[in-house]
Amino acid sequence: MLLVLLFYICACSADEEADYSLAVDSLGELIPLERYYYGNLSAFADKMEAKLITIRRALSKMRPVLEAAEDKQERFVGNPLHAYSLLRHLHHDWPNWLDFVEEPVGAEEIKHFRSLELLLPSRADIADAAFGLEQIRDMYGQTERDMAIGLLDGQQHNVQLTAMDCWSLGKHYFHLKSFVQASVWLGLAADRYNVSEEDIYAVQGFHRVELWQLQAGSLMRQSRNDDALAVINGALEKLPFDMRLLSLRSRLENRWLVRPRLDYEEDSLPAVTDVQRGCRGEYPWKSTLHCRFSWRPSFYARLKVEEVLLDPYIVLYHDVVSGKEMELLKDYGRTNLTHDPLRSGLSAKHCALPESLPLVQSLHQRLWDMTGLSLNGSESWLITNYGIGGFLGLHKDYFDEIEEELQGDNRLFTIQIFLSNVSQGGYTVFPNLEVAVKPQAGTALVFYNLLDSLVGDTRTRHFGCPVIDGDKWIATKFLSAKEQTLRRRGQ
Ligand SMILES: O=C(O)CCC(=O)C(=O)O
Ligand SMILES: [Fe+2]
Repeated sequence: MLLVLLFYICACSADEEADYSLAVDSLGELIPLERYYYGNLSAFADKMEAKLITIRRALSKMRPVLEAAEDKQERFVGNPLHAYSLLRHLHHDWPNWLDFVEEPVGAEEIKHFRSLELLLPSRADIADAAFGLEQIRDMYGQTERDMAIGLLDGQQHNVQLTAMDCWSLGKHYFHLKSFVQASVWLGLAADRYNVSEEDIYAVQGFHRVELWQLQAGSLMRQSRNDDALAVINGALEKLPFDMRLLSLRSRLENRWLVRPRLDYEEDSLPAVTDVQRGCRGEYPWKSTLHCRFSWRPSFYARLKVEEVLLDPYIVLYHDVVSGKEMELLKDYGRTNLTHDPLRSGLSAKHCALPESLPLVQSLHQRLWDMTGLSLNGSESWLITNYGIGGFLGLHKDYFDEIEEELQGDNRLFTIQIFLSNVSQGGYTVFPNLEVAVKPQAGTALVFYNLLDSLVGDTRTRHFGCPVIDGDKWIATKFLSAKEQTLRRRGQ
């Protein structure tokens, strides 16, 4: 494992930022990293412990001499054997003990810690992850408190956010000047703060007084002076002589006198939008499931087809790819995924599949046999893996007039194959049509993007809902309008 990690290190240049949060596949790399760091700290602790044991044992051997000499020093050193032994010990042993004490413990482990520092998640990762949590919160109508106790969209997960997690989120929003969110997260951090863990918090840069200061600061910036004062007064009950708290209280009291309190209003919950209803699975499900034979007599497969809507045409083909094929497609993704910052509204990583892969060719043939759609000559398949709260904002797949002119073509159909099940969230939602499709491994979602006039059908605008829990992979292909007409003619 170390070798693999070292390989990564060599592959990274110093100015490259680690980016983990945008794909669950990348997040998986954090586990071996954590295991490596844990093992290293534990080896360091073993060495420190061994050193401490040696020191304690030596102390217990030295103690009897001092006890024996207690109150009778001259008598003690009057004995030549005691005297020789004491002389020798002071002359010879103590300089060696000094060397031993000064010798750094776990130098090797410290070197290892430093050598993998480049692989640690960056500040941008933390910001992306916070953004992902925010997407889940907004889309599924969560409160921060729900999230902190592991309640996501009505489902209780066996995980809680710690005081340090809430503190980190609070600081993040404070720096973004989102003071309402900051004060909520900081309040949660204060509730979870555990005094018996203070020594560990201190190493990790988390200090109670700073928490109270920031919490009061974020409340003051919302003109919630009385709440800020309550935080500081509560803090002073615990640490009555802390100068930072005392000075903050006097500043707050002065401010209170000169600036009247603006009445703080609880944030009213925003209206639930159509997209939110879709993502939460609140649309009625309307589809008809048929089993039918392929349109091509030479292809005898029985197809499981679920017609979701006739106008515009939206249809699901189930069991289009096998488990093994899905793994092959994801394996290709695993080594090639990147984040494209230019694709706005996408918090995920993706990569294009080369058309030359044998699997791609057989997939094209199969989909042609099943649907009568020609997949060659279109844009490449895109493999996408979403990350924390990963989503794709409301968009259309077709080109509008100007784009179409530039491309000389349009995207007649979209084929989106789900390569994984998702435990919670991650639906594909068409809000204008009240259609929400739950990811189902092996199912292809196929929809028609254009009107009969070959102009884009605005009703097909869709949204990839934030993933709440799980690993969402899809393969997407946009089918060229030109190619369909050519292929049909020469069928
Ligand atoms: O992930 C999804 O559900 C939507 C993806 C999509 O619409 C796209 O890739 O164009
Ligand atoms: Fe799309």
